[in-house]
Amino acid sequence: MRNQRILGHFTESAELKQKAAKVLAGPIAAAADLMFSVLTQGNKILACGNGGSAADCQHFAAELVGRFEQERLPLPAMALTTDTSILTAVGNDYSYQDIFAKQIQAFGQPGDLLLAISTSGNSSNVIAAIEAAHEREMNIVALTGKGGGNIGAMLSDSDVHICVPHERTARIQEVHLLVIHCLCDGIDAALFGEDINE
Ligand SMILES: O=C(CO)[C@@H](O)[C@H](O)[C@H](O)[C@H](O)COP(=O)(O)O
Ligand SMILES: [Zn+2]
Repeated sequence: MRNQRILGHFTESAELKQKAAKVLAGPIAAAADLMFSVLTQGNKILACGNGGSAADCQHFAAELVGRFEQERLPLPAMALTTDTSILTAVGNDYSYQDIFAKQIQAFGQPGDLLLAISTSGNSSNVIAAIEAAHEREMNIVALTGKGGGNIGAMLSDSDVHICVPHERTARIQEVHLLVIHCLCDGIDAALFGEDINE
């Protein structure tokens, strides 16, 4: 019985990844191209999300600042989820909704990119971050699921939306991590001059 539950998780995750590969390959390639051009123009990537998505932001920033699979120069990416003094001060003095938006107002520059991660597409602090990034004339790559929620509806044509076709948070997060590794690989491939359209 317990093993059946475990097998169920593996099967559902594997089947979703196969299905998502078909619908997400185009938007992932577009996001990797956008990130490459942002980084090579001297701009940076800021990332925000809650819970497991906060961990994804940190994972992504670590792979850009450190490395993914190949040795290269450090790339400027920062998770907005890690400074507990900023998070508690803004959460306490303003509201939890403002914890990422304030940091975007502080650090975001036109031409920078916000990686916004929300499985529901409805987290209000991620929505506020996207609004702040739009005001700052930043690019946006949004990782969502469940049809994209309110975030899907507020993105502009120049933003990239990677929406996992599933309703279950855990499954969506598992695909988000795979997307993040595809983005790291796409950026590295472009930096090393490989033909990423092959
Ligand atoms: O990892 C999980 C569930 O798998 C949780 O920590 C989850 O990330 C949190 O409930 C988040 O607050 C959900 O926010 P969101 O993905 O809907 O924006
Ligand atoms: Zn989780």
